[in-house]
Amino acid sequence: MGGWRDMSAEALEDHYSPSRWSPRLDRDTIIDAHLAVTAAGTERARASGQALLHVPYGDGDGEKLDIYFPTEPSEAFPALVYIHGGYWQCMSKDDSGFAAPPLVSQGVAVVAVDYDIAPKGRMDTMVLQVRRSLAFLVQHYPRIRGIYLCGHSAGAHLAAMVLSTDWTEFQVVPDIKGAVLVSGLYDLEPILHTYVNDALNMSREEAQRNSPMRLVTPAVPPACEVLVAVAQHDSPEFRRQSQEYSQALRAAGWSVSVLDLAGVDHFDVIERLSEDSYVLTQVILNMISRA
Ligand SMILES: N[C@@H](CC(=O)c1ccccc1NC=O)C(=O)O
Repeated sequence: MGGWRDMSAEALEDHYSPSRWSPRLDRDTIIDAHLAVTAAGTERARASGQALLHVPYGDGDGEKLDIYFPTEPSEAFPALVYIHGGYWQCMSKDDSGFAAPPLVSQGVAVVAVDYDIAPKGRMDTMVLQVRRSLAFLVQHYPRIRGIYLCGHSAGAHLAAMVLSTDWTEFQVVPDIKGAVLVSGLYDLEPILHTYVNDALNMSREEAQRNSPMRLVTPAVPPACEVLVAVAQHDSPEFRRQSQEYSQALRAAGWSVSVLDLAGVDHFDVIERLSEDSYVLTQVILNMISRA
């Protein structure tokens, strides 16, 4: 799967370091800036609306989620479940509410999910936790009608793993109507050979069984709609992964659109979800209102 096997170790490291590809900020400041912007946006969202914070969805310390309710909640409302990025080793739900304001004002709840990042959490655990958080929402919040997944980077990977879930092992089948996968990774094998795996410590088997690219199942109607979004200034490897995953889903009968977002990099592609007028915000609202 892909020409990454022919790359030098240095090139592979480069391609899997999103901070090196932005024309906007240099690599030493862009991640701190991202953490600052997402944390401040989350604080704003918590201060301006009705939020239920730190709701446990399991027994583990890290198994908590935040719910941002619609400003004018109706009897039943859709929810967007946001899964944060950070290469499975940084960030949390406390930086993950920034997308709420433009959505809650349009009647959509936003749920920000925590999972045990590495080194505490292993890849199998993180995937299971995110799946269980969805089952929890269905069981405890019957007013939620229709779930939309949204993940950024490593979070898009986890969202894609949710799409491949066999729900017979859970008590419920969540009604996932759509998924918005932003600048994600869908084949974990290349990162085994980079610094990213230092904290994850995945074996090849672990990487393979957690690679959505290898788990594409035939679409089952009513198929959920998948939007695969990528930033203009994502690395060629990130862009290739999005392209190949969307092609694989489409070949299996899924309803997939690809959105190549101009003028943004790996970080502001998601930060700008805090803006009502950003194209991706509008596309998400559109997807939800069509269903
Ligand atoms: N060391 C990485 C960090 C990174 O990829 C990242 C940082 C914060 C939020 C998301 C990220 N990417 C994927 O999850 C880099 O070079 O950009």
